Amino acid sequence: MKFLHTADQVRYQRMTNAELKDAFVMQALFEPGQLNLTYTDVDRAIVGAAVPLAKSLALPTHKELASAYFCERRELGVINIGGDGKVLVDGETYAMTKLDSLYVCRGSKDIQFISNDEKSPAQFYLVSYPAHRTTRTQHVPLAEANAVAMGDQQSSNERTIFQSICPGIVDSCQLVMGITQLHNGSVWNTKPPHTHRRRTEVYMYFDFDPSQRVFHFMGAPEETRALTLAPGHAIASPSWSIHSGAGSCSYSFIWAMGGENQQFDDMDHLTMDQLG
Ligand SMILES: O=C(O)C(=O)C[C@H](O)C(=O)CO
Ligand SMILES: [Zn+2]
Repeated sequence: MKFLHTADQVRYQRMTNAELKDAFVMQALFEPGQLNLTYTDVDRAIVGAAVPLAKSLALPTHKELASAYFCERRELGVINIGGDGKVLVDGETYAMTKLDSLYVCRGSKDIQFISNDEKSPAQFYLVSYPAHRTTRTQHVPLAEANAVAMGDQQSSNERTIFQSICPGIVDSCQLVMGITQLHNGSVWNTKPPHTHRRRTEVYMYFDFDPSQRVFHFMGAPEETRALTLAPGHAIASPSWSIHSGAGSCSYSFIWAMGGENQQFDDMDHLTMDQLG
């Protein structure tokens, strides 16, 4: 397991782009045949990916968790961004087509990731937070997520936010997770931007050509920085940081939050002219 130690609100201002990427971005998550995990210091989120080929991949525990199994004290959100696959949780099989979500509750012992076809492998994106109670594991197909229309074409930010692991759909502890799809020709996400002191957030961009980039804006509102992210890159957003992006093309991303509350709309909104 890797570790991500983010920089604080003062130190990030003096950092180069390369240093900012080292401190906030997780780059090599999706690797064929591998299960990769990074333990972050934003609300102890563990961010990772599993790309099984011919063999299934099991979610291991780690020395640093000091637990008998990964989900002994943790909950896990899984979203498949690749080919069809399955997740096995304690012997129960959940079929996962592209953009399906799975919430795995605290106490789940044996978690296995499987691709139906190794030539078009499933790509499971994983986010986990500490959980204080045991609820129930639940599969959420994209069609069962709350679909919220946002933005408009004139502002280049027409997009649909799919809230799949959220109150009203899944009884989770901290985790709130879903997918935002930019409509064709729109490039801006989270415009206007916001912060939320109550929660930290992780964005993972995908579904665009590897030759293109999303310019992700981070930092305190009055002192923003832009980092160029490729498909499959995830970025941690501390509670003091905005998190917004403009792509060189349309794209999708998965957002995941943990912290004090689970209210999606609890945001401190900003206007574009407040950004420095
Ligand atoms: O495009 C958007 O707007 C988002 O997807 C917003 C994120 O979901 C978010 O930052 C929630 O706090
Ligand atoms: Zn947010």
